[in-house]
Amino acid sequence: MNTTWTVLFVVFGVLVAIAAHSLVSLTLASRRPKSFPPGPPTVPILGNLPQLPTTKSFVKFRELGRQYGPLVGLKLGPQNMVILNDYKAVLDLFDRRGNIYSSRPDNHIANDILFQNQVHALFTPYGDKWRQLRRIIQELLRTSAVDKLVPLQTAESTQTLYHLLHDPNRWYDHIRRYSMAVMLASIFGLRGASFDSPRVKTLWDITEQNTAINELGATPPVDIFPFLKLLPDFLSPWRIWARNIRKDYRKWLFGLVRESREHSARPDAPDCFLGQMFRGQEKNGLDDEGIAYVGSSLLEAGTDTTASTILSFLLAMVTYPSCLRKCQDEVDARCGTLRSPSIDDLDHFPYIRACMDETLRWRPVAAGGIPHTLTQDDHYEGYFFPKGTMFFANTWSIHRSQEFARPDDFIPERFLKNKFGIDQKASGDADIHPTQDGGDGRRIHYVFGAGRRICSGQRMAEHSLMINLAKLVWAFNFTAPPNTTIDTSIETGYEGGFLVNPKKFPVDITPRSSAHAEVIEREMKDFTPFLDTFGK
Ligand code: HEM
Repeated sequence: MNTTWTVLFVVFGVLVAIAAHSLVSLTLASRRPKSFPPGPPTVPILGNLPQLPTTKSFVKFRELGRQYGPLVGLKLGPQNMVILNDYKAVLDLFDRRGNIYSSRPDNHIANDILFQNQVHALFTPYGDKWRQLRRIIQELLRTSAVDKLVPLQTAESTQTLYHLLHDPNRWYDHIRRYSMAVMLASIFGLRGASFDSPRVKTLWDITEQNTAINELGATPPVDIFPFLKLLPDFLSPWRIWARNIRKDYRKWLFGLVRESREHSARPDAPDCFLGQMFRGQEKNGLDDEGIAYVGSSLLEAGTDTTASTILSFLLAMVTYPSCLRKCQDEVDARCGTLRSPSIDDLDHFPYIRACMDETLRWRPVAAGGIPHTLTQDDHYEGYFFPKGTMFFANTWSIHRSQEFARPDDFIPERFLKNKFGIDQKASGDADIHPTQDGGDGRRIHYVFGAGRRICSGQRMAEHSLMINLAKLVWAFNFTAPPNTTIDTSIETGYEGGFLVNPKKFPVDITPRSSAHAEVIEREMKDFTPFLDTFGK
């Protein structure tokens, strides 16, 4: 054998050895670790990946919970994953051991392409950068600041009634406009007057793109098999997709910041989160780009979530007309036909509040939860979780536990009569949600997550929900058109994705009387000068 052949032979041998070693390592790593929670059998290299659906995986996780118990251990290739199907484990781990259960999983697409340099609060791993962002966001969303947004939420909700009165067929867009407009105005000080305004439309497109690329299965599992990151662009269309989203996103975001700064020079311009962050730059330590991204991450966090919940409420009202009637009795007793409900009325609406809680329980928008990652090895109830294990608090299962009779039905009364009962607490207390738990640390629901990463915008979201729910039922009847069926199923009646949204369903929306219509016209007129301060 000459020297060339010997070299080729050795190189070939080394490559085969590396490949064999990688295969053996990947195969071993795809097995469930010792003392890990039970789950379905794994297959070599892929672990449980072939058994998991690419959309609405929370439904499958619930099934697995019934089979294996409240804690289900899964393997996504070498990645350890645990599904928490009951509140007790979430309370014990996310809430009580928050110092080690509060990071986020590696997310190459979000953290290395879309939002480089840890600028997005939702995706940033636990650490100093996240603490800095969280501090700034908590300051922006502190109780006194959020309460100052109520007039804006009330005015935009009135705008929605006005849109529904004049153009009921586009109800789906009007509701989505509401949440976008409130976020645009509070963060950037800018108006989103109609769903077709370029500002609102572009925003939905961008949000939808971001949601789509973050959906499980939309891109190859690059975080699970990091060698996929090394493939060239022509074999990685997902990378080009992500880069294009980043390009469009930055163009849109910095355009919005420019507009916001120009608008804020007007003498009557309202204050906004962006302005507050720019003024506090010395203290908050963010550069201009960092401030822009805090703005956009809040916008994304608050838009789809709020709109989807209001849409689910309407779906419930159409499907359960007796609940709608009870809501209407409640608002009528206090407001009559001379005015629509205002913030001061909300504490007198325990039934509507129960409907809000039941909507959040029945159709939680982040139904599978947002993953938390463990930052050091831990033991719990005889199980061992290695550092880096990813945890999902499966809200879908938690909200369907034995505590809730007939969990698939919409029954607001359960929030009046159970241990979270709000009827007695709702008598004149200024706080919209007087209690966060039923006495043992258990949260009313897990739709806002838990632990140190819990949603920062809960109070703002609940204000939006209560104001809209009360005004909508006061103003309109929502009925299923004759001979139609309403699909409330989470599997067929809802869009999948990172967040779930009801699909457009058949509904007739009619004002309850001419007196109600007149009030909407009048109140819209009253709010117009205020709304105009945010521009056109
Ligand atoms: C119905 C409306 C909303 C729902 C259901 C919702 C739900 C959630 C959930 C499930 C999380 C993840 C929690 C976890 O990891 O345990 C989250 C995080 C977050 N939410 Fe919300 N949210 C809503 C509205 C809002 C609004 C209006 C804002 C802002 C004004 C907001 C700001 C945030 C932020 C900044 C985070 C990131 C927290 C972090 O990772 O540190 N959310 N939200």
